[in-house]
Amino acid sequence: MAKQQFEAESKRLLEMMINSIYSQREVFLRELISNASDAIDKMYYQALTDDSITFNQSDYYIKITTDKENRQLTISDTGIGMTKEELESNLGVIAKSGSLAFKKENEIKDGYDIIGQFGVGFYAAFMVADQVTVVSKALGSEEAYLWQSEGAEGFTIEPTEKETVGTDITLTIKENTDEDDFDQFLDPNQLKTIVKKYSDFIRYPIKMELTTQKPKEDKEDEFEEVTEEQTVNSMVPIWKKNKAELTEEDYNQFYMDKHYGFDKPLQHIHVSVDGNIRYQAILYIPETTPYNYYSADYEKGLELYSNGVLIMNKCADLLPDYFSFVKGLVDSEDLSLNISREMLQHDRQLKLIEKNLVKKIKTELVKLLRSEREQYEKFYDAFGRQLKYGVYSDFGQNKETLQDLLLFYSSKEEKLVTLKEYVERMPEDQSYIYYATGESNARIERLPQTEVVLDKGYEILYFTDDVDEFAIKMLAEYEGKSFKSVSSGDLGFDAEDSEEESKTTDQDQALFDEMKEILKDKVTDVRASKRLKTHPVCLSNEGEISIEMEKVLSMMPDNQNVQADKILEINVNHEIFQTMKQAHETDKDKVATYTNILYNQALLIEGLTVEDPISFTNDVWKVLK
Ligand SMILES: Nc1ncnc2c1ncn2[C@@H]1O[C@H](COP(=O)(O)OP(=O)(O)OP(=O)(O)O)[C@@H](O)[C@H]1O
Repeated sequence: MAKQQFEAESKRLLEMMINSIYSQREVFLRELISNASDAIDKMYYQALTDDSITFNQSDYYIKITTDKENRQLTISDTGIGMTKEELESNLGVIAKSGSLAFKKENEIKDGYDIIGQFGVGFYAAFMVADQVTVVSKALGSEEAYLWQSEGAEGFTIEPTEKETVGTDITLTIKENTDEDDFDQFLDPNQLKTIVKKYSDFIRYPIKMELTTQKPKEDKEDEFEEVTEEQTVNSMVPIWKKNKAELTEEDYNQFYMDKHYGFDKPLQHIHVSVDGNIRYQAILYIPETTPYNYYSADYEKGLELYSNGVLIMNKCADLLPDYFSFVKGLVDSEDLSLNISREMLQHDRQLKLIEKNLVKKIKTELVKLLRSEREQYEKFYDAFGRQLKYGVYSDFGQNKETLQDLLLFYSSKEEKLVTLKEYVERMPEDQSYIYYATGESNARIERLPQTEVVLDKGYEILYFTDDVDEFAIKMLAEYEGKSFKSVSSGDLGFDAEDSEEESKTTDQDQALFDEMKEILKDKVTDVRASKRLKTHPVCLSNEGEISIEMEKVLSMMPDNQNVQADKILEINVNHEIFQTMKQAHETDKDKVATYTNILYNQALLIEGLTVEDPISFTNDVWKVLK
């Protein structure tokens, strides 16, 4: 049976294609410039194999001109040009890529950056133009041809005049509509911005006539408008340069030019990988926290280039959340792009690159921590919280990567220390890594709960960030040592001295029972403290949820009223307790007042809010009378 060909309504197909592939209209310029660059590349390649052609770098460029009055935008190149047949087949058959065919014919693998592969980019011009004309003269040809189309209705080709080899593509830009501003594509400054955005690293000069204000030659303080030809693209990407050729200043300048931040970068990382997937990357660790960093507005990601052409402004898949502060770009010639060049066909390649980048960033941070502690602390001050979120999130699967990057303030060293440094100097009899939580270092220092641990000569890490305790709970242990809060019910050592002193009698126990009765389920128990030395009272807790965690959780929008199991600990050697003991038999009211005051004081010491401030102050007045 004879096979029938599918028929397609090419008119409709073209319209559908043009309007569905690209999410941004401005990329039409990227596509036309990429074609021009490919055409020059082909010329260069031809010169390598044909002695009769000399490739003089300065003769090869792309030029953009505008004619506002006639609404025309022209992109000219001095590339290889197209014959009549090539105009017909390359611009007359959708999805036919002359560039891909050229690459295959000439077995071009590495080293040449030919961009075209799908055979559709050219038609993007119809997103902004009512009419497109192409005047082209091919290398080795005497004639030139004019190809013309209004999009849907097909195209015409006729002979024309053109002096030099190359191609001029002229777009008659659409009229503005209520929703769309097409005039921007006739404004040289706007066009320059689009070139800088997508095509800054095209290897050949992209020239434009631009008007700028310049001081007059004879009168320095007077300005005049000067129109001159400028090369608007940077051409050689800094990441393709040899590292040895680049100075710190070059990297810093690039960071500024790219508007990665207003600060100076703390560190740069320049990677060039020639493995399974080839890529270059320049990454920066900023010095200061962006103003919206810890908010939902902040968008992480690296710029993604394919052969020097921008594909994505913020490719989030290249960075895990815990390193979301890293800025920079990745350029790879091996990406399998989808037809719009806005996405990749599969993300395996990105995953591979991400994995390598994470390793690189971590190595660089460890190096900074070891050799430039002050700089690292600056970094940690800006982004340490994010690392701790990283330990906690994703069910702790990144804790191994991150644990050695953490720093906490130490009671002993009175500065930030790593977990490794803490564990290395732990006395032999110490089994746990102790920590205390609070709003600030000053506040933690005065916590009654720290006294007995400090007396033992043990170091305490101060947790002042909301996320600290959550992260540590996820970490569970470091080098075989578990973490313990100084407020936890069991401190993990016998406080020998206080053991004897905190012995309780039956009479004491009866008083504790009564206090528990007064406080009801505000506390799970009232007992004699083994940790208090000078203070009369404190709260400790049992169970998974600590008092600090309760505080953090209560501030969350979906607060489910999670409560820590609180224990009111009483210093039985304190004179207040003696007073209460005396009142126990005779003055129930006094016991109730004292119990409530002590409980509320313990809340305040912990930085918790007093549930009923009025009755608390009434109680205090009662005692002051
Ligand atoms: N300025 C030009 N000079 C010479 N040939 C050109 C020019 N512009 C387009 N072509 C030819 O037309 C073909 C089709 O161009 P088009 O932009 O549609 O696709 P492409 O560049 O091959 O692929 P992609 O869709 O990936 O950009 C090109 O492959 C090339 O052979």
